[in-house]
Amino acid sequence: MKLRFKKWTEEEFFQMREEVLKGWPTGKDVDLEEAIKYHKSLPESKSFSKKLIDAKKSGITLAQPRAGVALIDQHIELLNFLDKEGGADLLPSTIDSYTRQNKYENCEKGIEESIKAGRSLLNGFPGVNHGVAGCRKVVEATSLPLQLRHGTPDARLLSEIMIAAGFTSDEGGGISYNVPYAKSVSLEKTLIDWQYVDRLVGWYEEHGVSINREPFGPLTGTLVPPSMSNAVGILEGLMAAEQGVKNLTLGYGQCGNLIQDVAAIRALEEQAEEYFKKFGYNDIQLTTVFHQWMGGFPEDEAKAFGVISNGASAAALAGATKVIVKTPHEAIGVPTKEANAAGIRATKMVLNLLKGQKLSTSPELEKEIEIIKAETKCILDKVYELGNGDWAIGIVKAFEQGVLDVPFAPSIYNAGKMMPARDNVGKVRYLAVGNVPLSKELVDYNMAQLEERAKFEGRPVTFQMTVDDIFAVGKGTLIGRPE
Ligand SMILES: CCC[C@H]1O[C@@H](n2cnc3c(N)ncnc32)[C@H](O)[C@@H]1O
Repeated sequence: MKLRFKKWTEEEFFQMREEVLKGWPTGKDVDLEEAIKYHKSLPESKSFSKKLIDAKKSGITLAQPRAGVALIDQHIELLNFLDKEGGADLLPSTIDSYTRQNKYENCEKGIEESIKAGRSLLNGFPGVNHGVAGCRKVVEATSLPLQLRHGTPDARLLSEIMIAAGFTSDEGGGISYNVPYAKSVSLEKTLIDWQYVDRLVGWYEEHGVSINREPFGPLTGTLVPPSMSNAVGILEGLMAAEQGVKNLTLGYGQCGNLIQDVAAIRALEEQAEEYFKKFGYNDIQLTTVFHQWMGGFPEDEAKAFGVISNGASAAALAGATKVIVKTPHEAIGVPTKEANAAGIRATKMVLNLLKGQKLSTSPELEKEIEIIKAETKCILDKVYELGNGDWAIGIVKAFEQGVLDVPFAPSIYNAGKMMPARDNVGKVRYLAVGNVPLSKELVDYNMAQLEERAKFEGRPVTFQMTVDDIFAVGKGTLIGRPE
């Protein structure tokens, strides 16, 4: 399959599909006609797409945790606990790391050992190994819409199985589940593999079943300038729309300055709508998701609740359709169900207190929206030019040249030349642009903001600011002031 920005024909899709379903024995149980019938038999209350659209219409922010354990019964118990005790509005199934690397043999062992040990020895739910029947038990035993959340460069088989089982949303994308998650998987490969997933969703849509797609907004979750994550989100949105995806949630990871975070969500939604319209995708149902702080967390649980609540309020004030919830065990590891539920309750408390409130506009907010949109436009214009009108080709070339450049990404295909740092009010700025094609005016604007911090701190604008910022929140502040 040659990479190009074009909707796959059914023949192209079904030809690759034969190979995909051979990836593990459970692939043979996927029957698309049966799956369509099953989805149509589900109550509307199980539809991710519908719940998101309703939330957007009524202007509320939904709360969704992450959660996943090895064995089906424990996973069901966990999800129902998060629903009943946590008050979750939407449910995940966070997939384990072996599945994310397509190491299904290891999952098999992990399942056996978890049964012996009586507890989960995998860090998530091994959906491929459980197969359609196993995943369907989860769908049948829970009462909220379900989404698979993972970090899988090649999620073709995983998506086939879990969507056929009745999951109605799938997270990820050819950039956002490669560059922050893999070391040496080419962009061509993951862009094609995620075109497959999007074409599968397009096939469900064409047969009357709406499946939500959610590119992974935060990327490395470490000081990613909002315009870089918004550019990636819009690109993955365009890639999905071309394959027939209709219900799309674009995401953003909290950076910490409230005005910038609200501006980022507003800019993301507005600019994505502009690009969908401009390129002829007029029937996209677009929603947004705000990820609570994705960086280092304090170990102290009371402080962790402070970070969680702060993220909840930013999501509400930004008017995001959904907020992804953290837990007070974030600094430790996979949370207990009790800690996970507590994170959701804290979040829902804040969402309820702020219901109906949105951050009103101000010169500072308008300026930040303008800056983010202008920076994003510089990046997207260049991607389009590099691809000579083909977004997919443009993405590959943009990474080769560092036009798209995600800070602290492990991928060897990521230039890693651009460096961010916070300005004196904590907004994330471009400290070194690398080859990110910002206009001179925008480069100067970023530098001027950083100079204000330098003056305040009595030190030059330096990479040390970046390092100090990376550790700051874990140490209890937003900006990494010199000691
Ligand atoms: C982008 C994903 C990182 C976040 O994903 C959480 N995460 C990972 N695996 C699980 C799991 N099995 N249950 C609950 N949360 C989980 C981490 O804590 C982190 O916040």
